[in-house]
Amino acid sequence: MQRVYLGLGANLNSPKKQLDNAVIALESLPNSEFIACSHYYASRPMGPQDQPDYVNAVACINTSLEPEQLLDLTQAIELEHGRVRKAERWGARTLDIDILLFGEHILNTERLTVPHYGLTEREFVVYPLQEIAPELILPSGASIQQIANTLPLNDLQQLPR
Ligand SMILES: CC1(C)Nc2nc(N)[nH]c(=O)c2N=C1O
Repeated sequence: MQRVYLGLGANLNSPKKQLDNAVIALESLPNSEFIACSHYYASRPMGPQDQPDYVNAVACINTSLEPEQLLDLTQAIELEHGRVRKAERWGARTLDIDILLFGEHILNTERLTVPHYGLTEREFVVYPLQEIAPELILPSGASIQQIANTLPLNDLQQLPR
């Protein structure tokens, strides 16, 4: 089994509900065990500002699925929640599920880049990840503690459960 961390994000159609539904779907993934989900965090959009604020979280599962099998399933969950893929790059979305980390794997395939390219610069990823995995060491050898300590906290708000 591999320990996988998934970034969840939504800024359309009741984003908190979208994340609730995503967690429910992740709890039923085959050959996987749901471990935890962080608090939800609200933040201004990174990138184009002409869209609503986002709600983000990081979830953790153990899985024996292969990376691309997991990607197929997370993309199916996004589509089930109305995600229209090929939407404008960095545009608003009903639900985004990003594979942030897949065990110690470093992958650069057509479909999958792991660790996720934005992992260490996005406060809406770093802080929820640190919340559920404070001792985490990334495949690069950097610790989530170090990354969080050097990342300026702009406007991230932890939402009540
Ligand atoms: C559009 C872009 C880059 N900006 C984001 N901005 C925030 N705050 N949260 C996201 O999940 C997010 N996702 C994206 O894909």
